[in-house]
Amino acid sequence: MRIDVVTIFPGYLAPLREALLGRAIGSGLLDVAVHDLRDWTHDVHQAVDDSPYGGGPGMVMRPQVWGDALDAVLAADERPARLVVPTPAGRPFTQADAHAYAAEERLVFACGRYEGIDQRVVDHYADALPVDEISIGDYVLVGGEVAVLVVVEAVARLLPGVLGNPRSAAEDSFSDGLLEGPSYTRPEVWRDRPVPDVLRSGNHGAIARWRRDRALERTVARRPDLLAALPPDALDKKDRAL
Ligand SMILES: CN1CCC[C@H](Cn2ccc3ccc(-c4n[nH]c(N)c4C#N)cc32)C1
Repeated sequence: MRIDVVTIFPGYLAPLREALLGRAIGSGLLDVAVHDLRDWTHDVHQAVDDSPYGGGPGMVMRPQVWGDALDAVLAADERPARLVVPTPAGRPFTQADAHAYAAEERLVFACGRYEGIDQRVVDHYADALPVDEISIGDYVLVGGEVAVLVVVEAVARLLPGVLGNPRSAAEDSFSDGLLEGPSYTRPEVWRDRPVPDVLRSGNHGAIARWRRDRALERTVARRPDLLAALPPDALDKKDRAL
């Protein structure tokens, strides 16, 4: 998979080259290119923004600069691409989206700043390729770069060979529609708090049941919306007895 990111703050994307993602890039599982939007400006001030039509606070990112940048970036590789534009007004980004994006040959991310990117940029490219305006959560950031870090990590970890243990991705929170339950490791007792006995019993059936019960409890307490979204047959009789 190839990932391109266009931003006025390339340094914000440096974490992509660390740790797990850095190893994925080094092993050729992932190809990441970060582009400075200002490389497509032509004025001495390298202006990327202008005042909003209709008035209002802040500035809007200029369509001409984005058009020149995205034309050049898209033309640099013949693989079909999906353009992803983080915005607080976007559709919520979910684990299902991460799986869908992991199947793409190429993702191009447009990182807005200021009050966002002139809407005609999204409208223009939507005539030529898939374009997603997505949000990583119901809070307001200062720009799209942090959202790109979140999305790229969520996607890259699903690529074959990136995670050391593929079971991790298969047993993710949300993979069965529930939140993950609690995890424990050594020591058996820490500050007078013991590991639950069942986890040391060696009884794999009992351990699986206990873990499922804790996942259900946590989901009921923290994300009842996920329960409501489960298909009718997702919960068995033992689940419902909890
Ligand atoms: C006051 N204004 C309101 C509009 C957005 C302005 C900042 N900004 C500019 C570009 C941009 C891109 C993403 C996000 C963002 N915020 N929250 C999320 N979940 C996001 C995501 N994905 C925020 C952004 C600030």
